[in-house]
Amino acid sequence: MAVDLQAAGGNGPVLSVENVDVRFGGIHALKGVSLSVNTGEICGLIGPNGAGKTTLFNSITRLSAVTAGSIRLCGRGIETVPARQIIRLGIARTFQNLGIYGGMTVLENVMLGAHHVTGGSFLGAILRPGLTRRRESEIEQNCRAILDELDLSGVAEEAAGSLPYATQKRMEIARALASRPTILLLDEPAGGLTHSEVAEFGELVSRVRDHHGVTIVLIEHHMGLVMRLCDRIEVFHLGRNLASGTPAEVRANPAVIDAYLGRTRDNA
Ligand SMILES: Nc1ncnc2c1ncn2[C@@H]1O[C@H](COP(=O)(O)OP(=O)(O)OP(=O)(O)O)[C@@H](O)[C@H]1O
Repeated sequence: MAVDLQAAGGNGPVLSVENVDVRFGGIHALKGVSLSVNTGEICGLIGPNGAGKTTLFNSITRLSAVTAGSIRLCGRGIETVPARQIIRLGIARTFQNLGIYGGMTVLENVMLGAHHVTGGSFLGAILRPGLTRRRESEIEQNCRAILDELDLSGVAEEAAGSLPYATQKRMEIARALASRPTILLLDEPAGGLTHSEVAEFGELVSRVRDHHGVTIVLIEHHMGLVMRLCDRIEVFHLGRNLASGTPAEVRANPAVIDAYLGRTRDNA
């Protein structure tokens, strides 16, 4: 039940964040932050620790309340949508720390992603067992196809917790895809991966964008990956937008270089 791009306003940005403020008591974590992401783009979100990147993801997925500004998905304001409904609108997310169910199989973990969207109830399963079985079978088929695409078929029946870290990371992407998202938010997906795993992971993300037509926003500290993978990069610093542009533009931006070296233009 992801938002229909055409019905929702055609070719405008998939995600539009305007002048968003977030406060945690006395901490002003986001100060008038804006971000616009177009269909099919891979947009990188970078910035030093504490810049507000994860807080922005939390605001988009409604885990953090926005105190000012607007967040729109395909033109529709989502600032008041309950967090549990966000995935049904077409926003899927992975977290910095793996959010997997280690005792469940890989297939079961991935099917959970689909169930978040399709719902279904205990009563419905009792009253319409045939329909429920058919729906389950369709979900399983779709999830097995995603596992196949992400080279995870061979571990579909294994307990997720027993797998290498890089495989678990891939499984998280598979689970997010099972919800058929319009936009995928990846929070430090390459964290903890080895050099060669990072390269493989980058190829996977690129493939996922191409095959699923999904728009991707990626928070990442691994600069090599960000520069290779992203069409556009948005730089945050101290809760504000610092710079925006292509990887080449951002890499050459003196304000960005200063922020990463610990000086800002304001206090240099
Ligand atoms: N739930 C919270 N309560 C209080 N302060 C918070 C909370 N979440 C984030 N903050 C603060 O908001 C600021 C931005 O944090 P955030 O985690 O968004 O930064 P980040 O750019 O994602 O950093 P990192 O790259 O280290 O993950 C920090 O000062 C952080 O301590």
